[in-house]
Amino acid sequence: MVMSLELLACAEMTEADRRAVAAGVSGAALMEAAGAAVARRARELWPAARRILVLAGPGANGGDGYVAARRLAERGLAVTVAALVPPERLSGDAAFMASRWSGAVTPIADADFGAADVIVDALFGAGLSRPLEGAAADAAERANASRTPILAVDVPSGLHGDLGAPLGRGPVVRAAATVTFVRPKPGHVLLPGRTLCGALTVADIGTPEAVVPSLGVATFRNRPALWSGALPRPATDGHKYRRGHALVWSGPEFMTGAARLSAFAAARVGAGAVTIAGAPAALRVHAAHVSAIMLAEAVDADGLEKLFGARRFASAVVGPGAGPGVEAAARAALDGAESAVLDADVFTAFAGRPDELAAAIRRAPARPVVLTPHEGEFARLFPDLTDGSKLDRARAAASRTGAVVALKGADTVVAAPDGRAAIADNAPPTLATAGAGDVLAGFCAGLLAQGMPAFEAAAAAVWIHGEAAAGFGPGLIADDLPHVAPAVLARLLGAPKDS
Ligand SMILES: NC(=O)C1=CN([C@@H]2O[C@H](COP(=O)(O)OP(=O)(O)OC[C@H]3O[C@@H](n4cnc5c(N)ncnc54)[C@H](O)[C@@H]3O)[C@@H](O)[C@H]2O)[C@@H](O)CC1
Ligand SMILES: [K+]
Repeated sequence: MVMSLELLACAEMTEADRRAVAAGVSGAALMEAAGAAVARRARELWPAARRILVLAGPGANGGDGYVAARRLAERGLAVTVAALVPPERLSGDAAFMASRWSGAVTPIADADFGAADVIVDALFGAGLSRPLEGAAADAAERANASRTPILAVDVPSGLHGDLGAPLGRGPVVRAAATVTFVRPKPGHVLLPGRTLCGALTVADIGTPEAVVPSLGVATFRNRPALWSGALPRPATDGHKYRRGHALVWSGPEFMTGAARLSAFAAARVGAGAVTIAGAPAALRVHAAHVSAIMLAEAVDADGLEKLFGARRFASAVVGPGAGPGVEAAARAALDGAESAVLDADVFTAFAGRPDELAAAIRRAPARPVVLTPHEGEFARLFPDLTDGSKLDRARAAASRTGAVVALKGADTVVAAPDGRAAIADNAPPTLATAGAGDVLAGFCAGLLAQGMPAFEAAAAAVWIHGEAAAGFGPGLIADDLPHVAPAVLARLLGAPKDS
């Protein structure tokens, strides 16, 4: 099984296959290995299954299906191929693999979906060119309705590997498990694709080792290996201000919770010092709740500018529970802090004016900026960025603003202006709770304050956020997240917490 960070877009996967063939591996050998991996997985998952129905499509995905059929029949299983097109209409390697299948082939319309113990879905691969319709759509719907476990080859048919969703309104197979090849595709990780795939495994099919690194892939799963090298490690001779001073802008007195969540989060991921800045009435509320966190008066953006003028802030958070004056405060932070995280109310303030926000960000291009919108805020800020996958939209927003964009959700995408992107798959459903976004903004700011580059800081913050929630389990409220973050960090840094 392959464990790796890269996610291959469909065009990159086609290129990987082409380069493998150019390097001397035959297409038939790749297909044989792919089909064999599917057969192995079917036997591993359902050792007691006796009757297998293989749904074979018109292209190479169908070819993999014919290989799997032969391999399973060789093991004594009763295998029927239900063909979307007659085998004589196949071409290339798929035609060759169909010619090596000597068992039963039935037109797909006549297949008995209920009579199988396992269905192998080899109708279409990740690079679908149009929605499933006609006999293919019927087959997908009958397979789903049969309640027989389905093992998908490459992707559940109908799912587009780049989008993580069907093209148009076509149906999609719901798989219990999916075997893909070489590397996962974005659609295996983005939602709803991740759910439709069931348990995903990635098979090595003999593509030479050098091929994937030669492709210049820029899309990754959000895993520690992507950013742990840039994770701040406290130095023995460290000084609190060398670990970075983070500032959090507070809203008015009845909205202070959000700023405190961000502040605690920044402190718990290791910022050397954290200051909450706001109006006196708000600071009095904060004073009743904090000890290690410092408080500084800044009635408005002018006050904030004075603070930035008086001392160095390695990062600033503006947006959580910010209330009135948030646009001016965001502009002050972009000008005055060494890095900034903009969240929540900032996106409402700049709704439909992304170019003005971009201009403010680009005034100091060397300063790292992270934007952390959820889908609703993203739609308000970028009303014209509606096309493509979540990955495409986050990338477009990053390139347009010059900021790292963390487009939040159960499949948070972090995208950098240079084109790199990471998709998270570790957030449990309990993370959808009030205030969790404020904590995420604080984690980002805390890591930025310690000098972590913006893309890595945002990706790490998202991953730590997911792990903290998963580790806490049921009953999670946002206040818990900063408290469990140190255990996650201890694991990442390889130091047992009690040593
Ligand atoms: N060398 C390679 O390229 C390898 C490819 N492999 C397999 O090949 C698959 C990709 O093969 P293909 O590119 O042939 O793709 P598919 O097997 O998905 O078939 C594409 C064909 O289906 C047609 N089509 C697309 N969408 C349709 C729709 N909605 N309704 C009806 N027809 C539709 C296309 O016009 C094309 O003729 C992968 O998923 C993987 O399973 C593996 O065998 C490993 C090696
Ligand atoms: K498939």
